[in-house]
Amino acid sequence: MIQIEKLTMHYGDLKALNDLTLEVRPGELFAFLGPNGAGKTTAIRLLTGMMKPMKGRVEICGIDIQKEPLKAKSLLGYVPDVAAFYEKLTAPEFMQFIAELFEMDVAYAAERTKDLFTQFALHEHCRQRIENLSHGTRQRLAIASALLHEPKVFVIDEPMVGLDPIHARVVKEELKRQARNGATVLMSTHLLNIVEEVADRIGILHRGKLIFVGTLQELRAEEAKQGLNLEEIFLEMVG
Ligand SMILES: Nc1ncnc2c1ncn2[C@@H]1O[C@H](COP(=O)(O)OP(=O)(O)OP(=O)(O)O)[C@@H](O)[C@H]1O
Repeated sequence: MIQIEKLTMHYGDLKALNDLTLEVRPGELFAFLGPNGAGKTTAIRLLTGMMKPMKGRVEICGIDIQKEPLKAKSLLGYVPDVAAFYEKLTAPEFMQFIAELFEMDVAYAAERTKDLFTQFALHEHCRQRIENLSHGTRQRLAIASALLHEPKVFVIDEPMVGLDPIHARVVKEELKRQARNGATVLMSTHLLNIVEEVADRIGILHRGKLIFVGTLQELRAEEAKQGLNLEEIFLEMVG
């Protein structure tokens, strides 16, 4: 469960995020949709505790991320828009490092790593240092490492960027599977077709404000009412 209350962040005069209040439930795949600069990454950085808000609060499974960051973050898997690695490590070494951070059982972590490497086609890249991996491979490794400790809440910023269609499908299926298995999943994207394919609920962000929250069916109801297609509705909303 993610509970967000009046989350606000300004950069000087720019209101990057304004009074965001939202609840994402277990078993739900929620997508922030918005054009470039809408405030998606800012919202994600605030709700994952990577940045301190000017105002507002966030609870991850009932735990305040500002007051008890370690406890809240132990329940959270987070893939940022640009993933950070220790570049000189190999992928298995990096997974081992993440397992140690989360104090996982060594044998169990090794088993999970093997399964995740199979799922995300990472076995063939095990010998290279991370600095030599392609963008798409790094993105798959970032996702695998964020899933290693089986988080209850999974947050991913622009998951499909840099992925070829084969790997994009694997990631979409994994996001849906996470939600089906009871995790709370929140993603961001600027691509309408991605939310159409995977999201249970959508939040449209525009200039730091949440201007629509609802299901795809609810968005489509607007479509019927106004005689516009989904893309036209979206463009109309973000003006
Ligand atoms: N550290 C910062 N300092 C100043 N302005 C910032 C900072 N980070 C973001 N912004 C501005 O805040 C606004 C929201 O940016 P943000 O990255 O949250 O949007 P976004 O929806 O994720 O965009 P994109 O789809 O292009 O990644 C933008 O106008 C951006 O230029």
